[in-house]
Amino acid sequence: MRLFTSQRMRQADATAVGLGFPSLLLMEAAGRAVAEWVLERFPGRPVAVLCGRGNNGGDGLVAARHLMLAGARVRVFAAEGHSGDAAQMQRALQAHALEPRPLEQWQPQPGEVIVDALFGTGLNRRLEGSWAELVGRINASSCPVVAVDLPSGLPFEPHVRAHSTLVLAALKSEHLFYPWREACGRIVLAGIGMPERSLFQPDLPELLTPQAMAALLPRRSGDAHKGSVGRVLIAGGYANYTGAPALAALGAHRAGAGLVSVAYPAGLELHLPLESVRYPQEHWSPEGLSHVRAEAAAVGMGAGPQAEPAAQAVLSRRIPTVLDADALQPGIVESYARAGTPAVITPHPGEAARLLGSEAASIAASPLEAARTLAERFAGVTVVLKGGPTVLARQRGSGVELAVGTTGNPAMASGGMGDVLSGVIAALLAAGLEPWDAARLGVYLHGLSGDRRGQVGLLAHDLAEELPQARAALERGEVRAFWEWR
Ligand SMILES: NC(=O)C1=CN([C@@H]2O[C@H](COP(=O)(O)OP(=O)(O)OC[C@H]3O[C@@H](n4cnc5c(N)ncnc54)[C@H](O)[C@@H]3O)[C@@H](O)[C@H]2O)[C@@H](O)CC1
Ligand SMILES: Nc1ncnc2c1ncn2[C@@H]1O[C@H](COP(=O)(O)OP(=O)(O)O)[C@@H](O)[C@H]1O
Ligand SMILES: [K+]
Repeated sequence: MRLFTSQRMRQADATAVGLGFPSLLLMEAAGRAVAEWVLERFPGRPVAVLCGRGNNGGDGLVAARHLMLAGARVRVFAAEGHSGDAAQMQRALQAHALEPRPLEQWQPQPGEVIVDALFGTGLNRRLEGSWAELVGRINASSCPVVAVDLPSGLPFEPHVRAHSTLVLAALKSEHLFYPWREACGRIVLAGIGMPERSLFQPDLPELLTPQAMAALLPRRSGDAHKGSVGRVLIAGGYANYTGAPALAALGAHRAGAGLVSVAYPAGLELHLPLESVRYPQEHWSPEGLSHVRAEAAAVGMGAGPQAEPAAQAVLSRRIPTVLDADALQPGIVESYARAGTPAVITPHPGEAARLLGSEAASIAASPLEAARTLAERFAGVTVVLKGGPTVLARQRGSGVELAVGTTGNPAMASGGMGDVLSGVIAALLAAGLEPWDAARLGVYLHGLSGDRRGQVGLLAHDLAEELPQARAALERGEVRAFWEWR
């Protein structure tokens, strides 16, 4: 499943029409889905449908007809000047003797549900004047708003704040990224019968779905033993930073590693899980790690100034490695890329800014572009740009492949969460997954565990404790995406 932009959705629409699919059928299906959602969610409530002059407004006119046919009390207010499909839908409505009134005449009525069909993917600049004023009045009314496709005004200010958004054909960036996502409310995705071929745009970012992620779970055979399911080396820790490698070790254990070994500066007091094996290092060196049995590693958590020697010592093992925290320095990442050792980097926006020599705020504002730039800059390395949502990237052929996480929540904004993620991804690498699969599944499971324990006050080790149940639920097919299907 792919994440669209407004522009790419219009392209898909045009492709569908090019394939001979009548656009009027799409509008009919869209409006009908809106009406069905309103009837299901707000049974018996009167409805005001507010229609713009484009195709989003056309969807609203269809919704009004189906609401009326289902016996709902409907008032329709529409902008002047419909053309094309929307004009035909206006005539269809008028044939049922329902005449739209001028949009300016709309006044909110208590108890009424508002269908926001003012603007969708066709908006190309911020709303001003009477449009902005109308949006302000919608938001000030205490009426619940069902937005068609997008809350009108997004991705600019001002915009409608919706109770729910009935998304047409595919999710768009506004439905996933903040701050826009908060305006969408509940997200309900309606298929509307768009031909699959028009939606096939593999260069768009992949959305991580429960079905796709469940298929990646490493299977464990009946004769499995601790040496056959993946052994992990964690390398980190320095001075006061003793929690970070311990949390990474916990993440690896809880993600199913058969054995977890932790290498750290000798003299540090680490509170490791009882099950971890300790490898205190007098000086970081390849020899110091040569006896550790591991198929994958995670380096850098709490390593401070020792990240560089720790990363170089681990690099001598030539095993797939997660580079996190203090190991996220351009020189270290380049040395892994040059050596051709499979590497996954897991920066948050601050660490990504250090890698790119830019600002954390600009990275957080454009995570897809930043992840792409990281994948281009460190060719061959898998990028996990953490955030809400997390964006993944890797170079593939002459382009960059992107993916966007669909799990995780703001309760995860607390120290140590990223350390757990490093351990999870390392465990999946050790189990034999390719870096791209280990990174996507690791991000998904980590966020899913956070969602299943989603209250503020969540600790990183609480999240780690949830990993086995989250994994089992995913395996049993019990996990639902954050959007609902219709
Ligand atoms: N697969 C699809 O893409 C489908 C799309 N449909 C609907 O079509 C919508 C897109 O329709 P349109 O492309 O007609 O676009 P919209 O209906 O979103 O709006 C376009 C209209 O708004 C005007 N406009 C743009 N920015 C403005 C601004 N800042 N202030 C005032 N006016 C502004 C444009 O000149 C145009 O008249 C989708 O969001 C969806 O609701 C559905 O009908 C069915 C299928
Ligand atoms: N608002 C949020 N929504 C979704 N996930 C979040 C949010 N805030 C934090 N996270 C997740 O929590 C983790 C935080 O990692 P990081 O900042 O590296 O923490 P630390 O360095 O303390 O271990 C990341 O996986 C990130 O995606
Ligand atoms: K809308």
